[in-house]
Amino acid sequence: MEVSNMRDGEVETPMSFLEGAARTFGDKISIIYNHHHRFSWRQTHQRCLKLASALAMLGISPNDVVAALAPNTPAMYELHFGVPMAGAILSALNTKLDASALAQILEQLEPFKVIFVDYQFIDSTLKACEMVSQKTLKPPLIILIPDYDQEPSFLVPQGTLHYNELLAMGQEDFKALTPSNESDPISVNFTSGSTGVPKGAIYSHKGAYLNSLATIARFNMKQKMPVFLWTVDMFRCNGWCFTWAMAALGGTNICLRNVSAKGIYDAIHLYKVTHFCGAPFLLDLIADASPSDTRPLPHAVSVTVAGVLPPLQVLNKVVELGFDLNIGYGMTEALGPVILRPWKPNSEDEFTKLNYGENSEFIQEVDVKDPETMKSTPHDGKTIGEIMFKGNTLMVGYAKNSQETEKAFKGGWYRTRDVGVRQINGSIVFKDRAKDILYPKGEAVSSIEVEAVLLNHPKVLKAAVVGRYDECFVESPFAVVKLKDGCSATAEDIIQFCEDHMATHMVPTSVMFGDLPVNSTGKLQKFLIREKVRTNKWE
Ligand SMILES: Nc1ncnc2c1ncn2[C@@H]1O[C@H](COP(=O)(O)OP(=O)(O)OP(=O)(O)O)[C@@H](O)[C@H]1O
Repeated sequence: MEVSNMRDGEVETPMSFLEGAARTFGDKISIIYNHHHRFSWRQTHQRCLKLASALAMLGISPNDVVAALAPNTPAMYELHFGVPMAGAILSALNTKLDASALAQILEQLEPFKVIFVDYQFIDSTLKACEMVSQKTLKPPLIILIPDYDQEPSFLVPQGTLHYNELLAMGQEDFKALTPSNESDPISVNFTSGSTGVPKGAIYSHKGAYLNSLATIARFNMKQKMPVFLWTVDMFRCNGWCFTWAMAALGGTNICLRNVSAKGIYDAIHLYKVTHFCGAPFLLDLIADASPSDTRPLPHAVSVTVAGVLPPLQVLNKVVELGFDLNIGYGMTEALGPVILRPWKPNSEDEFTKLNYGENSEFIQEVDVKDPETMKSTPHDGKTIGEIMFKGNTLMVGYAKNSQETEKAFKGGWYRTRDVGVRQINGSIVFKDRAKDILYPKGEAVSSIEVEAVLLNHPKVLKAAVVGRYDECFVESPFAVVKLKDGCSATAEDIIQFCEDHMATHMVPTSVMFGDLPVNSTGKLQKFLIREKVRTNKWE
């Protein structure tokens, strides 16, 4: 990557948002953490410049990858600016991974010289680095991020540098490096690993810049100064690009190490939180919160989730509690949710959960296409096609995986590998991942739709549906169900429930009970379930 020290204003990069925030909102609070740790936008800007300067002193040069493993703390926020200001590429890693899964990811990032690690994750990082170095990795320098309320010296293992020591080395008058080309990489974000090993999606400065602005528009954040509660992981698409969008707005970031219903309600009341978002488990947290943790909302609060949604009762409960609920559809490769729509309460229809409205997308083109002919599918509510995107707010490719990159952009569109249909009014209904669609008796069945019905059974906690082939290669739906604690049910009970609530060809022909494999973000790993079914491990 070529870089120049000259800010000529022509390169679109989210780094310019932080400069703007320091200029325009210098004294305004940028970050609050654990109540008493507060920074202004001017301070955040200065700290990021020092961070960039210190990284340059450590020998980090343009195009180097800097990894980070930390929850949503101020340091993690600062890394989103400080690393690219040194011309380097930030890879924020999933804190929920165990050492061997982390090692798989580190191998994909190799070579990298520096990894920032929150004190909570130091053991798994050391183990992962050791696993990789046995193969190839030259051990990276570990920079330890302490908790803000703990004695640093107590925590620093030998051979590591302390985050605050690093900042102290840096110069505030450092001139941030700007990429000479806006397509240069700013970050690498890993997918969730629902269908296999996570893939590293590379974001460009331009994509990050445009998607941050798109995020502001999609989430209607311009009307009043947002106070954003960090419930979405910053390692997830750089916090759905809110890391950068919040600087563009000069809003306030409320950092949270751990997410809980109490933490959410407390922050809403203490700091007047206006927005928060993340995976759908947030809705279960709110809906299941004990009455002592919940309180009437003092003002409008928007919550947005993206991913396979919980049952309708949960969505409706969250709305009853007063939240403005939005649901989103997107993925790591598209820098987060692309299509967003408000949830209308008291819907009786599971189908409406999957209907993403009439193209409310911003910047990107969205279409449903026949993957072979690339023709748009008719707006008839039944022809299944692949959901595809086009635009400047997509990844530039996968790290070290040109074959997958080529496949992903075949035909000039980003292929989501998700399938959907177009309604007569043009709205897109998400059906399923292409791999997970079943064809019993030749008719397409969405595994997600069958699972949604199963989750409405009062005794079912979790459910997964995959296809099973008989000796004549005829596919039929096979359900694996985990019951709620203390509940019992037979396969016949479950099948009867399905017969009462869905079309005959969708009804599972077999039901098994047991635990379901999920990835680090709680998503079902159907490839593992299919394998178990194929090898008759459930019986
Ligand atoms: N609202 C939604 N409802 C149902 N599924 C969704 C929704 N939004 C996103 N998804 C699913 O999540 C996927 C994106 O998730 P993510 O980028 O985290 O990686 P992943 O596909 O889970 O993991 P991997 O690519 O490693 O297998 C989408 O392609 C889609 O299948």
